[in-house]
Formats: sequence, structure tokens, C-alpha cells
Amino acid sequence: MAAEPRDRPPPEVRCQGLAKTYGDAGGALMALSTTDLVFEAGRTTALVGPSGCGKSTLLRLIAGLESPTTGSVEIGGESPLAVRKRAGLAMAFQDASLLPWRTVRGNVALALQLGRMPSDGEAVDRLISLVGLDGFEDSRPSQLSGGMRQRAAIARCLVTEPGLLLLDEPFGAVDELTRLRLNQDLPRLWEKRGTTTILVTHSITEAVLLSDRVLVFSARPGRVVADIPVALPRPRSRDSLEHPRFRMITDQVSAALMEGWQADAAQ
Ligand SMILES: Nc1ncnc2c1ncn2[C@@H]1O[C@H](COP(=O)(O)OP(=O)(O)OP(=O)(O)O)[C@@H](O)[C@H]1O
Repeated sequence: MAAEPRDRPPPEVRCQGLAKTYGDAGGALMALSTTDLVFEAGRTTALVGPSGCGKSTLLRLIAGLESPTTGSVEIGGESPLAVRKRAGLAMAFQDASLLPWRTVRGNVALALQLGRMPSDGEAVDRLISLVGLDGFEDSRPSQLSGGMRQRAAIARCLVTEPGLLLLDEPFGAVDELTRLRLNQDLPRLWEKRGTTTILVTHSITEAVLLSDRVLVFSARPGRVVADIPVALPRPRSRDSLEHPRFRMITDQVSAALMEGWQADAAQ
């Protein structure tokens, strides 16, 4: 298996006629309605919407962890499985999914081994430090809090410098102060690399602060009800929250969420 060359350009992600129904005819549940979407190369897109509207399902379809009921996903012209095989994409999900018998350092380094990349202890320790886990390099997941485990999972994601990053509520269990710091520091890493990033979050502020574009989903079965560009200067910081356009965009996202919710409630 070839290693992902770190200078490979970030991919565009294309979803065509993508839909997902779980279960069978006896108890079918449509999680995602037919969706056509293009995620531009090197851009960060945030997905927001009510709980259960299919955001994680979309992310899992893009990662190749679920098969679509109809339609397809192409990542730079390749299938998700092909891209995953060569460590061209990385995912951080809510449940962190670290190997319990490995230390933090071992979990982060594992991503390099799985991607058949040379071990790079310095890069591993730098990322562990960046996510604020200095001193916990040799701890096992059971010795960490939920938020710390999430941060270790993010370090594991970033260490291979993948072209595509899929983040599902990556900061959900992290305290507010750490979340603010991570919101500021981590995007610098993937912006530097120009990574295509798709992020699911329940925080409108986080969605706008981190992304170039916010897609707002209706309630289940999820469909995109608004596609809102985020034209705020980068790099972003806490000061971006004071930018006059920031408030305007978060208001737009809130209004779209409400509209999607009202339209569904009226059906
Ligand atoms: N493996 C599965 N089998 C059956 N149903 C599933 C499966 N995964 C998700 N679902 C259902 O599909 C719907 C969409 O779930 P999904 O996790 O994609 O939503 P979400 O928007 O990410 O929700 P949240 O914001 O609460 O994380 C939900 O009703 C959920 O119960």
C-alpha cells in the first residue's frame, strides 16, 4: 500500500443522487433524502441541522463506512474505500474510538503505521502538545476524560496530514475554554495544508468560525435547505466573533434552521 504523498492536492468531494435508508421494507427509515453536493477542494464546509437529520450518515457515506442506498460518492474521482486504503482521509467521530490498550502517543502514531508512513515521533508529540495533552503522552484512554480522548483522536487524525478530513462533533465533549482554543489553533493546521474539511457541529458559532460555507439541513430525512457562504477573513481568531459580518452570518444560519424546522413541522 502506497503512502499518501503529503503534497498531493486536496480532493474535491462529489455526492451524486446520494440517499440512505436504514433497515428493510418491514422497518425502513430514510435518514438522508436524495442529495447532490460538491465539496470544493481545500475548503471547510460545516453541516448543521436538527438531531437525527442525517449529518453523521452523510459523513459516514463519504468515509465509505456506510453504503449508499442510491447514488455515489467520489473523492477526487476515486471511491471512498480507495482513498481510505491509502490514508487519504481521516475521521474523528464523537466516540473518539481510541485503542484502549495503547497510550495516547501509541494511538496517534498508529495512524502513521496504518498509512505505511515513516514514524515521526516529533510530529506525534507536537500534535499531542497542540491539542493540550502535554504530560499525557503515556496515558491510556481509560485514564483520560471524554474531552481529552476527543483531543487525542483529533491529533491522530491530523498526524497523517490527510487530503480530506471528516470531523463529527469533534469538540462535543471539550470544555468551552479548550474548545475556543482548539477552534483557533487547529484550523491553522488544516488551512496550511489546504485540507478539504467537512465538519458536523451543533454550534452555529463554531460552524461559522471554522468554515467557508455552512450547509443547513432540514429534519429527517435530511435535505439541504440553505447553502450559506462564510466570507470572513482568515486566519480566524476570537476577534472574528466581533467582525460585523460574523453576527449577520450566524443570524442567517439560525433563520435557515428555524425555517427548515417550521417547514417540516407544517408537513
Ligand atoms: N446504523 C443505523 N441503523 C439504523 N438507523 C440508523 C443508523 N444510523 C443512524 N440511524 C438513524 O438515522 C437517522 C439519522 O442519524 P444520524 O446519526 O445520521 O443523524 P445526525 O444528524 O448526525 O444526528 P445527531 O446530530 O443527533 O448526531 C436517525 O434517525 C438515526 O436513528
